[in-house]
Amino acid sequence: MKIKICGMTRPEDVMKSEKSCVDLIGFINIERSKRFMEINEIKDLVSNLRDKFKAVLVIEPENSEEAIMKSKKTDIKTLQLHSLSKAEIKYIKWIDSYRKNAHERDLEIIRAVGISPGLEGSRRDAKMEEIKGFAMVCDALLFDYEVKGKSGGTGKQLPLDIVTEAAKAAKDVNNNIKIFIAGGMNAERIKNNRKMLNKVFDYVDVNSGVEDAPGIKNPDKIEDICELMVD
Ligand SMILES: O=C(O)c1ccccc1N[C@@H]1O[C@H](COP(=O)(O)O)[C@@H](O)[C@H]1O
Repeated sequence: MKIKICGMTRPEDVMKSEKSCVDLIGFINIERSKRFMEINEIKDLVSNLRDKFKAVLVIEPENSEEAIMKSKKTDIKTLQLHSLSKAEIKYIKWIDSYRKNAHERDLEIIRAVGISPGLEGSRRDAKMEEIKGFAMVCDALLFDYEVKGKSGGTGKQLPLDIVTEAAKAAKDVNNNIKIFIAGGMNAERIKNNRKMLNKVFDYVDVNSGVEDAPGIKNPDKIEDICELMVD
């Protein structure tokens, strides 16, 4: 299992994460977020990375064009989308396929999917169908706790049974899809469920679980997570 740390606002946290075990580093350009950074600020922060491919741009665009434009402006090729339909994501992939050349890497799309913890019956079935639809067009799915139709940065944890069911539904239709578990992930939760998490998920996505305050990462908490990743 790999690790993504999200919600970077300071160069020192970016550098610390890259020096540690962190595989992907997220920058949030969503206005409702307490970790919101402007596009030009994100570009500056990414310049602290030796491996620019570790950067993930977290956005909630109005349409495909906005997503493509923000990727171009930041030069970040991995997009974590908190909006857009299956058709709009397919369109981004289609446009990208015409821009390929030897020096460009394809856009990687991670679709964030919010899940309400209490979903049962037909609402649960409908969520699994939505997940299968996204799994057919995306490179990765990120499952996070949903509150009032929105997900991200809540610090709340999803029950492992529903998120495991969601991961299986996605892999059923696309065996190559990468699955991220997000929502209040921290060292304690990883330690207590390591074996199971390793089996089901490709990435664990950590945000408020390594913070002293929104956007202020704590290097010791990052180290605690990294220690759990080795052995
Ligand atoms: O972190 C935010 O403020 C945020 C706001 C809007 C969309 C996405 C956001 N962050 C993403 O949410 C996950 C989970 O956060 P947490 O661990 O529950 O605090 C985070 O990793 C980001 O991918």
